[in-house]
Amino acid sequence: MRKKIVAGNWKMNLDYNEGLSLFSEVINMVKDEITGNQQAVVCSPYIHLHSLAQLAKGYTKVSVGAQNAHQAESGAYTGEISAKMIKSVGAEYVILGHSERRQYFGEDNALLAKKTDTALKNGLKPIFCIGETLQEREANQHLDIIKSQLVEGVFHLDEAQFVQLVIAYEPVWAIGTGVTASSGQAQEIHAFIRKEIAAKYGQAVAENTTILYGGSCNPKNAPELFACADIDGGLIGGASLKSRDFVDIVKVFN
Ligand SMILES: O=C(CO)COP(=O)(O)O
Repeated sequence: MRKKIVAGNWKMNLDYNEGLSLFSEVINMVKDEITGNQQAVVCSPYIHLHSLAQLAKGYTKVSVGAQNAHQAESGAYTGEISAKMIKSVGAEYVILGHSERRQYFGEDNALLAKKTDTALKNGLKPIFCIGETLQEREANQHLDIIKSQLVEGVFHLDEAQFVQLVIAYEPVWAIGTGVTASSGQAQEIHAFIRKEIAAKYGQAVAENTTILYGGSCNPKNAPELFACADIDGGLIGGASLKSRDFVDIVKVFN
């Protein structure tokens, strides 16, 4: 049975104290309300990570992650943060390949392949994001795009490495727009992703890979999305900034 995960991506929001308050609320709600085996992951800005990891100690259903990591182990890269640093403060996950990183920071599949290698080497679990733009969907290129993101970004990994990954399908047109993919659209792509994983790594690996949906996911639409056979949870932006909404989405798997 593959792991069900609901991950919050705070993006560039919340100062230090705001982040700590929100996380404390999340922990308390998860402790009291989560009855299943699902995992809540909070991916915060770097400045919060150490404190959040300390607060999460002893709460096995809550983990902490970063939103990016550099591809190099260390060195003269002013302003950057390495995977080893992230690991050293107690984070377990790192989002890689988010469409905002691809769009605004020029991250391409080749760079993301390197970032994935470095993250894995340092014991972080990448939440690897893929997804097409509206233009690509309208041109009926979405399956090709998603396949190339997988092939060029993560299919160089061996099986032992690949099983550390979580995949997140985030159609760019659904991120922060209020327009979510229909459950049918999302399920179609998730099934496609799982089929590609099966073709590369075999059925057993594919069956055990957690594939998240992201893009305008909220407590209202999450139940229908998460009921789909190949959707194993969500990567949540806006709704993860409200403790009640985020935990209500985590609770879908109760
Ligand atoms: O980008 C996302 C999560 O990584 C999704 O953001 P929204 O939930 O705000 O659409």
